[in-house]
Amino acid sequence: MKILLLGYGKMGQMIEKLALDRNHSIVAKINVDNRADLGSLSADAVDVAIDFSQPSAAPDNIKWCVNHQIPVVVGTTGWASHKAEVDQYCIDNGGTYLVASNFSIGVNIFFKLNKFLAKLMNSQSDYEVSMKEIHHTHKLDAPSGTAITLAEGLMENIQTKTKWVNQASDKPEELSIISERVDPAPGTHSIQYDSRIDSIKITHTAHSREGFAMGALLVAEWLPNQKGVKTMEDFLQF
Ligand SMILES: NC(=O)C1=CN([C@@H]2O[C@H](COP(=O)(O)OP(=O)(O)OC[C@H]3O[C@@H](n4cnc5c(N)ncnc54)[C@H](OP(=O)(O)O)[C@@H]3O)[C@@H](O)[C@H]2O)C=CC1
Ligand SMILES: O=C(O)C1=N[C@H](C(=O)O)C[C@H](O)C1
Repeated sequence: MKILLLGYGKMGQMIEKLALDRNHSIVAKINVDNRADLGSLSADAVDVAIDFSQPSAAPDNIKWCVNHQIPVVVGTTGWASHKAEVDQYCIDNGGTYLVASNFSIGVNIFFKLNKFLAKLMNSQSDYEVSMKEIHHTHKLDAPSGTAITLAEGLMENIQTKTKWVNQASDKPEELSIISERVDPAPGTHSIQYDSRIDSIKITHTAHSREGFAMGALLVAEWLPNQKGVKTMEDFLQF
């Protein structure tokens, strides 16, 4: 497959390595300083694009791909307020894209586990729930996209929690998400239920970025045969 990399930082570079190992080719690597190169790129030369750039860049990168009928896999987090508009743009213009806050298979299993545990805990009023995410100090957004997905999955199942806040909170309706920035943490997410008697805690710890990169690449191999706005649930089928 001929892959266009939008964003060639930590993730873009790891995806390139795994893609070459799987006999794909990289058509171009776009960063801030060579964005103009997109103008000379023939859309026919690209099978799929993969965007791991930055929050302010992702919406325009997706629209560029839609305009050129290039399916695009998007890992960039921190642009949720534009998602509805970008989805509509993709639908209106016959494009194809899939965005996920986390492409690792382990985290996608963890998303399911979180919802299952939250369902069980919904009727257990003695427990107070909170979340914590730990990432490297270069991360631009807080809380992490993964923490927001976890919070949404939790709030679907725990009736008392109606909004998340990125700080400690003792308001019963607020879900507290604490963000810590420590190098070189690739990404750790915990959900903890505390009562006077005991605590229950589930944690996912990424040991490197490889799981994120491999997941995005597998989606990139699948996406060109799809149409419209797709999700990880469509891809994973579990
Ligand atoms: N969904 C998932 O599974 C994962 C998501 N992420 C997310 O992916 C994103 C990137 O992470 P990471 O690789 O660690 O970050 P880096 O900062 O290492 O890399 C981002 C790259 O994007 C480039 N960039 C910035 N603006 C643009 C633009 N307008 N067009 C093209 N490229 C641009 C930067 O270029 P320059 O160097 O010139 O500034 C930089 O090289 C983040 O939002 C992060 O949260 C990360 C890991 C997993
Ligand atoms: O910026 C990162 O590094 C990561 N970002 C994603 C997020 O915001 O959840 C996924 C992963 O945790 C690493």
